[in-house]
Amino acid sequence: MFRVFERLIDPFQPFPAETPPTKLMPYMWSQLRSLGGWLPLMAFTSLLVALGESLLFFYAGRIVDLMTGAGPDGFWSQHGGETLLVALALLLLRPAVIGINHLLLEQTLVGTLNVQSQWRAHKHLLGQSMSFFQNDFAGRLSNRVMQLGPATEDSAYIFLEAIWFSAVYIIGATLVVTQINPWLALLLVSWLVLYIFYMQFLVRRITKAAEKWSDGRSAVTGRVVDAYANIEAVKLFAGTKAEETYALSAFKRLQLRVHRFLRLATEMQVVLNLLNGYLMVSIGGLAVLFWSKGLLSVGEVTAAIALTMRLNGMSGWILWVTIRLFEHFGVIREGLRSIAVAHSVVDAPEAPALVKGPGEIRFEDVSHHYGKRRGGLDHVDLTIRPGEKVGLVGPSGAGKSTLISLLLRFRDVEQGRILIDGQDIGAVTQESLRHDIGVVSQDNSLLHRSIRANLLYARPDATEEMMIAAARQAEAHDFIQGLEDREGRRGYNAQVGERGVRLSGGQRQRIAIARMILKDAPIVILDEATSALDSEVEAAIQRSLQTAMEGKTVIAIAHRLSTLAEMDRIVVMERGRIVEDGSHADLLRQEGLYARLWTRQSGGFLADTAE
Ligand SMILES: Nc1ncnc2c1ncn2[C@@H]1O[C@H](COP(=O)(O)OP(=O)(O)OP(=O)(O)O)[C@@H](O)[C@H]1O
Repeated sequence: MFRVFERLIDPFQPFPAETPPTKLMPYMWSQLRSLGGWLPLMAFTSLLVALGESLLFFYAGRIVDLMTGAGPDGFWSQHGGETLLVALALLLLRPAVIGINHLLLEQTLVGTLNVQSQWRAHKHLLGQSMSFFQNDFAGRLSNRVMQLGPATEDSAYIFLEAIWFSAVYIIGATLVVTQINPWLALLLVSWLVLYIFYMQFLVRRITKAAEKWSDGRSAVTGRVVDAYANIEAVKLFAGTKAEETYALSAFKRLQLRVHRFLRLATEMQVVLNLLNGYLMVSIGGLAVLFWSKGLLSVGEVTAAIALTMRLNGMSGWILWVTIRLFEHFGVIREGLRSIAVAHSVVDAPEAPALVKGPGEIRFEDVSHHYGKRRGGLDHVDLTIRPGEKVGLVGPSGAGKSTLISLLLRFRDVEQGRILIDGQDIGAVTQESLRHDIGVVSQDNSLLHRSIRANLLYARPDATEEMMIAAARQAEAHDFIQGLEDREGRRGYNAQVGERGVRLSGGQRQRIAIARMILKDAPIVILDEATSALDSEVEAAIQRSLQTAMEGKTVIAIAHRLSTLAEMDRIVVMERGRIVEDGSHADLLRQEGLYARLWTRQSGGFLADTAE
């Protein structure tokens, strides 16, 4: 039974690959749309439930009147059939309608929207460019994706289960009371106006207070996490006391905000009960007065009083859910600020895959200033022949990483074009482009999975033999064999921990090298690929790298110029431009920047000459 309703909608169904709407209501609609014809059915069953609820009170009054009218002797004979029908409706029909309503609301609506909104947001974010992720915190992004699910689902639920239900119920109740006596209905409407007025006033203040409370909570979390994450620095600088003071000020602010919020909550209870007092006394009092004048029957008085009692109970609940609804709206709006952002690097429609070739790379008058007027790259022309090995050198900020990130199309060039084997990389699919480029960088964070999964990430169809051969070539096989994680998994099955924290920097680098070898792409980029290795391992890896790089086009960034000895050619960059280009010997002879850097190298490191 549950399964039928759970499977009505597939939250993972294909959806248009467009940027999510930035505005709240269009966004909600984009999510609700997938519910199709079930949505009106949900609204209809909620309507039936609400109408049924208001009719209950109407019937409570009617039965009292029937009883007083017919007396104990005549009641069953005159009204037995009707009473039986109502009893059956209460026993079977009402539970059935409420059951279907809740199956639709909980199993279908909530069950779908929660995961669907998270899944779609995640899918959209995965397609974002590198610069998008560099400009935001991974933690904040994932938080927003995760919070979007419950906020979207609960908003829709509250709307159908509470707001829509209450609106129908209150309209139904007003109609029932009008039927009893229009003056009573007028009192009910006057209460309703006051109630809505107060609700509007309160919601505005309480959502602001809740937002501040949540901000305060985030500030405390930020400070607490910062202390734990940098515990080494805290201990090293005897900073425990300073950390306490730093956190305490955030805790105190948080407490202040909690108090502000709770004041409003208490105020709400008092005002609400004053309003409800007015509702019960005015309607109950007037009903009794009319009864004493013979204008109302006992049954009608009973129905009117019972209705006000129910409204008394409901009004607090409606206020709270409305507040919750507005809080959710805040969460969704905030989430959409990060999530409803158009992709900045996109494949052209019908873009073909890059056709594998010998691996010639050509930069044609390429400029990229990160949307500013300077920095980055400035009019770079560079051709790297197939199979050529080029060392990229230059002081910090010269533009080396920018050149590489443009080649990988992590960003689109602002001017000029980049060609691989004569094909503009902006016109082919990003996936096929990156498929043809193997990269080992300085920061080789690994996925929180097993060693095997990390290696095969480069080439999912590789055999076990190929994987082990690559690991051997990267001098990684031996240490992998000795690995064991907390759950006792060993060797290639051992988990590496978040971002590979359970491995040393050198071990991570060797895994990254093995991954690059396994990928066997025609173009290889080494960005300080051996910086985390000790000299002995480095020498061994340099040798295996030589073999792995045979026949491939290579660009190697190095601060330690000694690691560039095997390169065919060295390109020197400074302030976004190529300033020298030639073999090691040529460049030394030119006595330019490279020669200066070479002479300045002490202990194998390049001094920072950017300033
Ligand atoms: N994301 C960015 N947004 C704005 N400017 C940037 C960004 N990344 C780099 N730059 C600027 O572009 C210039 C080149 O930086 P790049 O990182 O390419 O230099 P690099 O030669 O790789 O330096 P390093 O050797 O220190 O890694 C610098 O002036 C830098 O400030």
